[in-house]
Amino acid sequence: MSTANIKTDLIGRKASAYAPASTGNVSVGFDLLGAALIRVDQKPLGDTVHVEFAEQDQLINSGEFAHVCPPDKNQNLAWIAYSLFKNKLTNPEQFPAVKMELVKSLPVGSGLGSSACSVVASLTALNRLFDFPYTDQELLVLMGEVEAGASGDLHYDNVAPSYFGGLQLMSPHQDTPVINLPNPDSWYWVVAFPGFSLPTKEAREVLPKQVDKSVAIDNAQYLAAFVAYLYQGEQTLAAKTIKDVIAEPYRADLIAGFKTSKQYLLAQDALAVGISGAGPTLFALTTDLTKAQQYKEYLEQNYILADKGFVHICQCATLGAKDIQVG
Ligand SMILES: Nc1ncnc2c1ncn2[C@@H]1O[C@H](COP(=O)(O)OP(=O)(O)O)[C@@H](O)[C@H]1O
Ligand SMILES: N[C@@H](CCOP(=O)(O)O)C(=O)O
Repeated sequence: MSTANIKTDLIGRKASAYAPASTGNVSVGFDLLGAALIRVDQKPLGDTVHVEFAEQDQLINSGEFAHVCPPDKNQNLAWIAYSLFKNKLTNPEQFPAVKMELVKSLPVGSGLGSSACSVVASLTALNRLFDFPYTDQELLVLMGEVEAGASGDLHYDNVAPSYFGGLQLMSPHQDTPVINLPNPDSWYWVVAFPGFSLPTKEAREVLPKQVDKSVAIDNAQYLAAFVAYLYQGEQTLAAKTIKDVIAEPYRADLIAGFKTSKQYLLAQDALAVGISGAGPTLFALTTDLTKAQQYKEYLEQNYILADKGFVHICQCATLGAKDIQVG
């Protein structure tokens, strides 16, 4: 069959993917640790992408946060991901154009891995549409590349959990790039987005280029102890070991109300309170659902500064985009 006929036959084929929000760093593993999130009320917290082979390329933005997406499709990370995906194929000429719909449900610059959500959902949907030309590992590398374009640096702590689900630690070995840590399933993550944006790029620029030896030692100790406690099944101790010595000292002042809320929540027995990703979302951990609801009410009244702000009670999602089927 000719290439033209193959292309015509493909028109109308569809695929979709949903990528969950994620919290990067989890305070204790700057750029190395991230968790996929699922709301306890089971409502979506992430982006969905629908793709279809079509006569002409097209990107449609829909959803609650469509208005914050760049109007030019070539500036939209979902479309940038598609361009990279197609350019790296060995046989791009054999495929028709693509119509893509991005259902943008996460605010941009939120600290909930919004850019990663769009990238992961689009690349996962495209891999399904094109019949899996890329392995998980190749896809992860593409995701990292697009995410780095948005944030200024290569970091996998949002794309990896959003794609694989769970609590993912980045491995130094390229052939096994992620380690799926035991899911701290007793934890409730209360995540509060105040309604204003803090671009990741900006929040990275305030960080020092180098750290003192004592900071490097503290960071290694907290992260190593955290991981060890998780493997020992000591989830409460692991949560109490969460401390950010790398980014929070420099970012806390960029986020109105963060320090006051953190102090209050710790006094109310939160196991840990930190900045989700680069902020401004705050997360608080507890194993007690009643307390999680109390923290939610407090944050709704004291941390939310704008209309589009929200507070959700979440858990670490077992599944990521790779295994979540849409529709
Ligand atoms: N589909 C998209 N989703 C999120 N951000 C996007 C998208 N397309 C382009 N962008 C741009 O990428 C940047 C992402 O900002 P960033 O602070 O990294 O977001 P987040 O922390 O929420 O992931 C913003 O400048 C935003 O305008
Ligand atoms: N490790 C990154 C995480 C950024 O997460 P985001 O959700 O704010 O994009 C960092 O801390 O810069």
